[in-house]
Amino acid sequence: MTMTFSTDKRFDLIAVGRACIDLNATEYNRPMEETMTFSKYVGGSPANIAIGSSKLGLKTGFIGKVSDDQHGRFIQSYMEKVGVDTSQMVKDTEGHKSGLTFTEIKSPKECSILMYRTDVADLNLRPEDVSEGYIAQAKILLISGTALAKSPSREAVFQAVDYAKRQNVPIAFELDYRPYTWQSEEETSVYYKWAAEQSTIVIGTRDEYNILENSEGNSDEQTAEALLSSRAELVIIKHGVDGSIAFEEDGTITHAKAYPSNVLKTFGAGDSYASAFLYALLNGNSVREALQFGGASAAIVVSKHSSSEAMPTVEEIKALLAQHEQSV
Ligand SMILES: Nc1ncnc2c1ncn2[C@@H]1O[C@H](COP(=O)(O)OP(=O)(O)O)[C@@H](O)[C@H]1O
Ligand SMILES: O=C(O)C[C@@H](O)[C@H](O)C(=O)COP(=O)(O)O
Repeated sequence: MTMTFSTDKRFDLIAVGRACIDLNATEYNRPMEETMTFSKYVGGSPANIAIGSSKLGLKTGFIGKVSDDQHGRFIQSYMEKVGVDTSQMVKDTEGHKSGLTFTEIKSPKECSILMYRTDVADLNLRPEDVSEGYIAQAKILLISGTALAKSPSREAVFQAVDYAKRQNVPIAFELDYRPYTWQSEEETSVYYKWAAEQSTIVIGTRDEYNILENSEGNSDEQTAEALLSSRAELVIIKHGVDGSIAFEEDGTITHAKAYPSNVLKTFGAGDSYASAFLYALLNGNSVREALQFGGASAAIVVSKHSSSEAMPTVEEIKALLAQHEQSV
């Protein structure tokens, strides 16, 4: 299937949630304890998705809160530079700081992230920071699971979802599970189920759906069936190097392989995948083509050092897909 979206909107995609700082180890194959140097990038899953979408040519906006300091200014100016509208990005006036994520590259397959997220600015986004008029201008509202971890950001997302539903703006939910700011998996499950029930498109890894279900026993088919019986029309379940699967409302199931890549690190795959997948859907491509776009984008980003800065252009993705077609 192809999904249809409004044609008379100012923005293709508006993302709500965290825009933070990634500090990526510049020393490879080394544990964090021994890593002395890092490079700074904008990070945070919804910010990465907005940046990736903008680089692909989508008209993109962002709703979030950053610190009123050098880091907040860096985040805002970088996002503006790549074309993301930051008119709804507010500065924290209570001294909360933007979150930091340190990445560790022990080997191309053994990567981890270490997040400093105590009382961060993004989780202090308030319902009154969210504008219904702004959300009304989007073809898709993207929400990310981590923004539901704490109040008042949780209520700000409730508000954004309520506005999107009132304005008939479809919601895409990236599960984006980061254990750091949640109290327990049970708590996460409550909010993830709620968000999934409001969403037209749900994207997550198998592990993230296990958190949503508070159970490890379900198959992909069972997970998709449960979600598709509420508002969801499209459920994407990602399986790392084993690719991803799309389940549609009409029963169509589409499998997509991951593309071979000269992997430097594993993080950044999910966000680049989501931005390219949504780009392709918004441009009228089929679900199969969107899966291919997402997979190709992820294959490019895992071969590079960052998540946000490494987001590819349409030409780079098409070149990878063409190369792959020739080699099969
Ligand atoms: N090592 C890899 N090489 C090539 N593609 C990858 C690799 N890891 C992930 N991908 C691609 O990125 C997609 C999302 O990755 P996944 O690891 O499932 O999500 P997340 O990064 O959110 O945990 C996969 O479906 C696959 O297409
Ligand atoms: O989401 C974060 O706050 C950290 C990201 O910025 C970081 O680049 C990362 O881990 C991305 O990984 P992904 O979710 O697998 O795309």
